[in-house]
Amino acid sequence: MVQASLFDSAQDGEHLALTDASVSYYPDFYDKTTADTLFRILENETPWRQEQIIIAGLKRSQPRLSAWHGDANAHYTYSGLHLNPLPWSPALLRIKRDIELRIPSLLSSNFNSVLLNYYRDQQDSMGWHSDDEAELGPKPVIASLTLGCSRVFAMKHKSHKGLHYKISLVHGSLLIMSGDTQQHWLHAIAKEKEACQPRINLTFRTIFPLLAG
Ligand SMILES: O=C(O)CCC(=O)C(=O)O
Ligand SMILES: [Fe+2]
Repeated sequence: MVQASLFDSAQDGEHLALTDASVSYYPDFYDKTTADTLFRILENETPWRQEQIIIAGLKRSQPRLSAWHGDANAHYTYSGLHLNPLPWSPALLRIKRDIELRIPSLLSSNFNSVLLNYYRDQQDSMGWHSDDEAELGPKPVIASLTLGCSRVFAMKHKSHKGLHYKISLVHGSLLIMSGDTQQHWLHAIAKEKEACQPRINLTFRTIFPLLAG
């Protein structure tokens, strides 16, 4: 008899039917109790910062808090912001290991870094962008874990104006973007009208230091 593995529910992932993109969603990646615990640990342990970025030549504060952790050589630059990695914490390593155990095809991505974003309430947001910096390589694989309040993850195709998509990312869910997704699509987290409790999002990434522009 084949013994059921803890991670058999990897089949729970659904592939989103999007042109020019490869996106999978695992709504129940963590059960509520585990997700609650991880939220509390990360909320308390992370040295959250509100970074200043440059958009269209103007300096402004990001409308959320963030932190960058990873291997010592995983430096990341976007919107004029140079991020030096903070070390991995046990909670971050545990989440990375859980993702790699449950979705073994991601092992070959060799995630070496994670960007954490903290959306304090419904006013915090992330503007339209692609995660397409040179150091992420040509077809970035990004594993995005949501803890806390659900927020709408919006996507729009860069050249087919009619192609757009919205998905509510729930507490404990995992979204994987790979293939041509960053080349052809933008994504964003808009402000909400309704009151919203804090949300933490973690995006595990692979930085190739030699490709940095
Ligand atoms: O908060 C999210 O779900 C999206 C985060 C994101 O797009 C990013 O960190 O690049
Ligand atoms: Fe992104």
